[in-house]
Amino acid sequence: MAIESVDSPGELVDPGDELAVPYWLTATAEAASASFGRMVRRLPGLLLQAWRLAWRTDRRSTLAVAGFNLAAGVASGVGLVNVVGVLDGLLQAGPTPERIRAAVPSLLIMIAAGAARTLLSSAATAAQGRLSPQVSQAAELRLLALTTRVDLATFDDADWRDRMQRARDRGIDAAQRVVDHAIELGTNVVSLAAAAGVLAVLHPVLLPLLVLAVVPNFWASVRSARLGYRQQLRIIAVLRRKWMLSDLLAERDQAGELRAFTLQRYLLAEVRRLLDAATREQVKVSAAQVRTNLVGHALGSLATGAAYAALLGLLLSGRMDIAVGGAAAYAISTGINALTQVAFSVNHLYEQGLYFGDYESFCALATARSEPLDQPAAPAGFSLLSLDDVTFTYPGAQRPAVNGVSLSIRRGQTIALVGENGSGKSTLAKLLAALYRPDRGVIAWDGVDLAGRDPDSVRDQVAVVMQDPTNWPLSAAENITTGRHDRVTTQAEIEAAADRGDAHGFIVELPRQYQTLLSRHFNDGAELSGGQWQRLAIARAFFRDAPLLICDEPTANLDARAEHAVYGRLRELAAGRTVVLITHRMASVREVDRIYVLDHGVLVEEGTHDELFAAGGLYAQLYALQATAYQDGNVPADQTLDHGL
Ligand SMILES: Nc1ncnc2c1ncn2[C@@H]1O[C@H](COP(=O)(O)OP(=O)(O)OP(=O)(O)O)[C@@H](O)[C@H]1O
Repeated sequence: MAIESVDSPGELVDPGDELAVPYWLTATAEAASASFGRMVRRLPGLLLQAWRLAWRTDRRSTLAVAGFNLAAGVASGVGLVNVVGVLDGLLQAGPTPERIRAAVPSLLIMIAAGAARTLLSSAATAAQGRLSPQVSQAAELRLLALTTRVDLATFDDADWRDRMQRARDRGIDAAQRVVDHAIELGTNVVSLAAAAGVLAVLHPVLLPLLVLAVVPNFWASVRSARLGYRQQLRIIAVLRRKWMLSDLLAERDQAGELRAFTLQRYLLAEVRRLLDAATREQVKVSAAQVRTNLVGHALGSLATGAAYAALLGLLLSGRMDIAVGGAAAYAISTGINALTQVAFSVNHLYEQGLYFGDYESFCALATARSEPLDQPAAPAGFSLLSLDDVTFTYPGAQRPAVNGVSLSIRRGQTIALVGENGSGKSTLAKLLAALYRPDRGVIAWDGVDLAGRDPDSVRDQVAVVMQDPTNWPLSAAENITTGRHDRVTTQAEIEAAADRGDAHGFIVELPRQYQTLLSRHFNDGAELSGGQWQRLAIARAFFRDAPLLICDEPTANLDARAEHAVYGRLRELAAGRTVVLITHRMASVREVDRIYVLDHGVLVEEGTHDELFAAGGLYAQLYALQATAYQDGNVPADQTLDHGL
């Protein structure tokens, strides 16, 4: 069974294709299958990145981690060197008390070095405990700050959204892990250097033996991590789809419709199918990881055995002193341990580095798509708002949603955008609100092209009632004051805005009136009806008090009385302001100064109601259709045109 693609509705996805690497991950997939040499070559860059990340976040803790770990490594080396002294003392000829006395100084140094190492390691861990969460916090804040700076059109780009999801899911965590594994690697390299240094001093052949013992384990852990990473790449598309469907099954907002359409079984089957695909892939990779680890450990054990056999050979042939041999055995075991840890750290660092690379490349992309910060402000208000040949196409869309629209609106005018579903009204409204930038054409305020102006300075002068306003899980008062969150306000002003949006009446009936939390997710929260939410959105727009008010179907959910009240207040507000109204209720547009009719993104008619009605074009047809429905009594009084069509 084929189902509709989430990112591009209308396009059917073959379920069999879901484990294919999506095109936007091919570069990352290439990185995941990088050669061993390439991985090692990438290390210095990663270490530098980790250092910079840590340094930018908290210099003191970074220095503390580095300093304490280095000192702990030195202490470990001192301890190892003194093993020779201890064994030398104990194994020399003579009576036991004397042998013990000879060993005591080295033993004391060894104990002191061990204690120092423990203390220094603890201090390093404590400093790391301070540093790590801060790195993660800084990474998350950076990502969110960049995300909020990109323009709205970027959010319509499925590729961008996917990359953002990856960066949020794994990248933020990876920032902290890159630093943690870099520290781990540094710590293990210092321990290894101490062991290797001691071995090199004891006998030149011991060092290559040590390396030989660890290489197979190193190979196995690197390969296993890479298998895991590639698996992630393959199943991310499936998991995203599964998360979305699970939300639909578990969220309250959809719970009603889900039951009304008895969709539970259908969606559950789809979730099961996606989970099956993901699980199959996970099981396959996990088996491959086990095989790889097994081979690696078997080879590692053989190599370790060879190292000890060589050591025994040196002792038996008399080419190495017994005390030195004992110390070497101890140093080899410490070295193998340290080198194995180094292998894991390199491996983890490389793996997390790939995720972190996704994060960094997403941040770079978000920076490139950010709205510029240094543009001059838009003029303060306008007498004439003009559009000339304005065209806008959504990312990935085949044809423009708004195509070559030219019109002029004078300050104080109320205009209406009319047209069938999908004709481009909301898109044009968003262009007017500076939420989208035209691909072609000019939107100007008194002749000043807004393209080169700071979009926030335009938005600051626009109040929008969206088609689907956000139901902010805040108090009723805050739901209004978010319209101008930085304005110092009084309760009277909030109530005045609520009153104009026809919201005051129901707010005072809420359990805690204006302080009632509007979300059922909280214990003392309340839920509103669709129409009540819409009235709040209108109140919010009134509170914003901006020269340009854009209302995208502001009364779609309102009852007849509320609708009448809101339009009355909109007319009041229009004095000195400009109002752009989108509605399917033809009766509401009769009164406006000018009506613009859109069809497939193109402006096909414009004029007053009387002019357009007389012209007998699309507007007249739509109007007549709705009027007939009312006259026949077929359609309830609040029926919208699109229902009539
Ligand atoms: N975010 C988006 N990404 C891609 N295409 C979109 C997006 N939003 C709208 N479209 C498409 O752009 C076209 C115009 O949509 P728009 O929402 O502007 O129409 P509308 O006239 O406001 O419709 P309605 O009366 O149903 O609200 C439609 O074909 C729609 O599918």
